[in-house]
Amino acid sequence: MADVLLEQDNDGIVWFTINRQERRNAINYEVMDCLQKTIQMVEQNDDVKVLVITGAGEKAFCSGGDLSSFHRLQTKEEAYSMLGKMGNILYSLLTVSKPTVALINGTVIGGGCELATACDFRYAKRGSKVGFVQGKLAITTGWGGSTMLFEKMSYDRALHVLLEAEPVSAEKMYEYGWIHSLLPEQGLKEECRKLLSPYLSKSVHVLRAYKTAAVAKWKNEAFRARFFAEIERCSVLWESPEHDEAVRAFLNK
Ligand SMILES: CC[C@@H](C(=O)O)C(=O)SCCNC(=O)CCNC(=O)[C@H](O)C(C)(C)COP(=O)(O)OP(=O)(O)OC[C@H]1O[C@@H](n2cnc3c(N)ncnc32)[C@H](O)[C@@H]1OP(=O)(O)O
Repeated sequence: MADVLLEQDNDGIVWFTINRQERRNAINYEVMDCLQKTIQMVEQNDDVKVLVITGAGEKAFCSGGDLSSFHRLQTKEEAYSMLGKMGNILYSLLTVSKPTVALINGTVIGGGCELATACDFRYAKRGSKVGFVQGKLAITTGWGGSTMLFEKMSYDRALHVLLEAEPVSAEKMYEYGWIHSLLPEQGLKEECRKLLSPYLSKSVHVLRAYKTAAVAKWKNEAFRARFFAEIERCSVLWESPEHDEAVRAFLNK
């Protein structure tokens, strides 16, 4: 079974579905590579108006990086090669010139929250759990997630969710402004389509022009330096014994 499912609708939506339910849609290198190619395609293809990222099944949107494979990365250099790769992909997602949506169909944890933060809009199934839990693994966000969070949420709320590092409800994250729409459990895709229909009725050139204006503030060296400094700091923490122990405990539970 493919790790990613890709569909394109006639109305201009591309649906990117992480298809690793048995790992709660954790991100491995194959998912990263598919996401990178999809973002390039969305950027170039004028038939595409909106990119929607979601997870297969009903349990999880994404549980972050695949700890069973990334736990092999021991040194900060090894960690940086993986974190920097995904950081570059999320930077392209953040700045792609079409609107993007994270359709949160269940639990979203760790790097899954970073993936969702890189999108323009977050629509979530009511009752989903949202956890920037990296602190409990003795690391920080390592894919540019906190740098993006500080841009997209109020300073004190962003700092609070990162420092607390506990899963909270989608309803709480709606109150915090991170989630834009809470959706019923049934018919998630149709509800998402309804929310997008005003955008889909506009010309792709209008969508591209507004999105280009919106992300101009992030297309500069100062922002990129902050973004990749976060990844560097996470790489240093990655090689600590505390992180190693926390991941071992999760994998051996
Ligand atoms: C690497 C980048 C870094 C970042 O920059 O943020 C990260 O993303 S660090 C990773 C952070 N993610 C986590 O810590 C998530 C860990 N997972 C969980 O807490 C839970 O699995 C869940 C997501 C809350 C779901 O709980 P539940 O529904 O009870 O399922 P299980 O726990 O039984 O999981 C089922 C199955 O899936 C495996 N799994 C889950 N998450 C991951 C993961 N991130 N990587 C690898 N494997 C994962 C889990 O081990 C179970 O496997 P089996 O026991 O073999 O069935």
